[in-house]
Amino acid sequence: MKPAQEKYVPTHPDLIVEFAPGEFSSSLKSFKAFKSGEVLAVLEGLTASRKAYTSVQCGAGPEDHIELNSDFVYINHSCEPNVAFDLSSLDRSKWHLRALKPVSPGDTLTYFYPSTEWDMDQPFSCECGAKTCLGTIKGAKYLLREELDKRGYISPWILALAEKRDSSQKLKSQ
Ligand SMILES: C[S@@+](CC[C@H](N)C(=O)[O-])C[C@H]1O[C@@H](n2cnc3c(N)ncnc32)[C@H](O)[C@@H]1O
Repeated sequence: MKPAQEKYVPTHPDLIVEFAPGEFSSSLKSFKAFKSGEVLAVLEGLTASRKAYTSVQCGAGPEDHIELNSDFVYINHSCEPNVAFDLSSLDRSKWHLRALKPVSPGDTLTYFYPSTEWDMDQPFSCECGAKTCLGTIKGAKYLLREELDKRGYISPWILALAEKRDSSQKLKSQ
């Protein structure tokens, strides 16, 4: 679920949704500088959900998805992201959004969707404009391990699923 533009109240200080015409054209901007590695926020108000274009995968299983229930749902994908969702801790109260590189006031926040998503509900043609743009974004399942390794942070379940895929492909080819 996405917070709607009508009666919009930001859910996090220093961050604001930039609403744009079109169903999927809005984004989340920071007013504040963050250092690389700095935690922008601990994730609160999460709920379990089915896989959807708004959900974030939080484990290897098909049922492991959460809804963010905050402005963070407006963080777009980039192939060269500036933040990452780190949901790797067994203690869910430690799940957070972290800067992968310095964020300046006015920067749009982006994360690498395949860092959490194995097989996405809603693939799209990426408009991030980065040099290393991968084109169609469908999830980590469709990406080579070396492509994943370039993106700053990849969730442990995605690395484990990629490892499993690659070793079964290797066995088949022997
Ligand atoms: C959870 S929404 C993110 C917020 C979205 N921009 C909005 O206004 O609702 C995810 C959707 O945004 C769009 N999106 C996100 N990153 C994109 C990108 N780099 N290029 C094109 N579309 C993108 C896609 O339609 C994707 O399914």
